[in-house]
Amino acid sequence: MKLFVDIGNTAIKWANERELQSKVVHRASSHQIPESIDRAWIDMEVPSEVHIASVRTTRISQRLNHWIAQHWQAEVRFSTTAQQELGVTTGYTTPSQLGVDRWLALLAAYHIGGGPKLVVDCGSATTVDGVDESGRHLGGLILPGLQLIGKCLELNTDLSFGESGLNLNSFATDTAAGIQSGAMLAHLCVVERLLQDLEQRCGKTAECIITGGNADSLSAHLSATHQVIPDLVLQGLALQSAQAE
Ligand SMILES: Nc1ncnc2c1ncn2[C@@H]1O[C@H](COP(=O)(O)OP(=O)(O)OP(=O)(O)O)[C@@H](O)[C@H]1O
Ligand SMILES: CC(C)(CO)[C@@H](O)C(=O)NCCC(=O)O
Ligand SMILES: [K+]
Repeated sequence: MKLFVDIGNTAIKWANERELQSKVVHRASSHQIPESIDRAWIDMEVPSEVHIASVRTTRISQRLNHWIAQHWQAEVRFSTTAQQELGVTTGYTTPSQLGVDRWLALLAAYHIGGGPKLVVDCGSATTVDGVDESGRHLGGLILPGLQLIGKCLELNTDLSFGESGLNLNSFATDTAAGIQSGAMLAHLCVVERLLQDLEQRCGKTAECIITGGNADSLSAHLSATHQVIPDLVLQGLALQSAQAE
């Protein structure tokens, strides 16, 4: 049994092959690995292979690796970005610089079939990547995620504000709403603009796919046609691991 693991800046998400097929994904904080996963992983069906995508430091990967070695006799593989893989060619000048989560999401999105794809990953950071019909990754953008925009303001100004509802209001009438609506509208404008640019570059309609912990929030406000696929990075890991066999 293969276990797929996605370590992001906020959360660690995992699913085994069977769970991934039935869309079951587990989640814990990525700040205290391995303590944060210890309880859930102790009772898990023992995997024979563990495929890991991490955008965190090697120290965090080593701690997870150590936990696995102590508990299981599993083969551990850390996923990396490639120049070309599964029909997709990176647009990055230095392929290894592209986050492995972005690469895996692109691989999975491209394999859904059809025309050009805009892949939006709304996590701690938000990334937006374009891939054309022939599998050529055009490149993409990185912005602070929906919550991080507020945190950046809190850290670098003397502003203090609480939570606000998720209502989008272009002319907000309190601080929290102004910041949250600003963050959401910035996201919406970037996605809509990149979708337009991608369609113009490809000369045809592109499909927008949204993933990440904040996918549903963005989806609720995005008027462009799109689909939400919460486990896109794990699906990319599954594709990559199948190819390696
Ligand atoms: N069950 C949940 N627990 C905590 N946060 C959640 C949950 N569901 C959605 N979220 C949202 O997900 C966001 C984090 O997204 P995600 O899970 O994609 O994180 P991440 O893996 O750290 O992101 P990144 O890959 O950018 O580092 C949080 O800011 C939070 O708003
Ligand atoms: C941008 C994040 C943090 C999003 O999770 C990740 O993909 C990453 O660390 N990327 C490396 C930089 C890049 O993709 O250009
Ligand atoms: K991510």
